[in-house]
Amino acid sequence: MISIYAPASIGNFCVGFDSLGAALAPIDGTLLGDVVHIEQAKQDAFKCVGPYASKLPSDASENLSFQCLMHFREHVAPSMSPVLLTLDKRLPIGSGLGSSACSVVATFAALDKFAATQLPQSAMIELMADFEGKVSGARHYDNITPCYLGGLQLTAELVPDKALSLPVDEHWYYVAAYPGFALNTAKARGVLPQSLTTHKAVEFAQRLSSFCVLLQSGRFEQALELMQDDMAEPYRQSLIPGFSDAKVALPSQGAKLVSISGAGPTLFAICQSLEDAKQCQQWLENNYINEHGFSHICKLDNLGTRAISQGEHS
Ligand SMILES: Nc1ncnc2c1ncn2[C@@H]1O[C@H](COP(=O)(O)OP(=O)(O)O)[C@@H](O)[C@H]1O
Ligand SMILES: N[C@@H](CCOP(=O)(O)O)C(=O)O
Repeated sequence: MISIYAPASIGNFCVGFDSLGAALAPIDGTLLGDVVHIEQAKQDAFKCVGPYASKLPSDASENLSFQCLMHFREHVAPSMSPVLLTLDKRLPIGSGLGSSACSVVATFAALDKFAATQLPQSAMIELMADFEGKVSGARHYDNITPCYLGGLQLTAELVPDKALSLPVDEHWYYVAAYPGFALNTAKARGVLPQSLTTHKAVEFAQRLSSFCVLLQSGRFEQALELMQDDMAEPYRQSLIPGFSDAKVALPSQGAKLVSISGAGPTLFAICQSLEDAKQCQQWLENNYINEHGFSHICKLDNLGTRAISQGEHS
């Protein structure tokens, strides 16, 4: 049996709407992401298990992982032997942690490995983005490529090879807090303005390009100072009860930046020490998260999607 793990990700990464994304690795070793198992079977079969399986449609044909299997069987590897594909759905749906991307990436990576198709990286990313686009309301790569490749990725159709990896300050901690309710990505895209003024478009380009160059040249403090989201946060914050309060309160707990992860409702804070990260996490546990939520102190997951052994997840 092959088991593939795909990590959660922060879409937009504050300054890069639809264009920047980062994969997350909780520092306590928790596997924050989906796992797909694939093994030979008498005929193709699909199972969805795990803590969030019951939140997905019970009809397999509506599950992205099953749809990926059908597509792969029909268009990529018709002669692949029959498989049992099991999705261990470990990420909440509509969380802002790239949940749908996780399932799609883990599934295609598992199928590619099982069938030994060795599709080129850019073909894999295209395939993955097609399926992520089906549910999120638009085709965007900012969960797909960090989830697949790891790290922080500048990513888009026009980016060479679809993704360019960026360095981050090794001292940064990312506190990710899922408040415990769902926010549909397509709905959160629906509240965004359909067009931008020239001034706003130019400012977005200036901010994102400066941010990337500053990271590339190791000027991390200045990069952090530029982190501001004028594209989505002002329109989405009213969809996320408690976000505005957290944005005001967390800097006094040590956060250098507070923003929405993906389309929300997960919030992420960047801290420069573990002590600050722990203080922010405590505040979020007390004030932002309900009984269905959770929080993690993370570093970036630089490995991305990978094979894991049986004992590696519980
Ligand atoms: N394996 C899957 N993982 C996540 N969502 C799935 C999956 N299969 C189907 N879906 C559907 O896709 C939609 C994903 O919602 P979305 O808000 O885009 O989630 P997220 O932002 O967490 O990726 C939901 O309607 C969900 O039922
Ligand atoms: N760039 C997208 C990211 C959506 O991420 P998700 O984790 O909420 O699916 C957007 O901001 O809409």
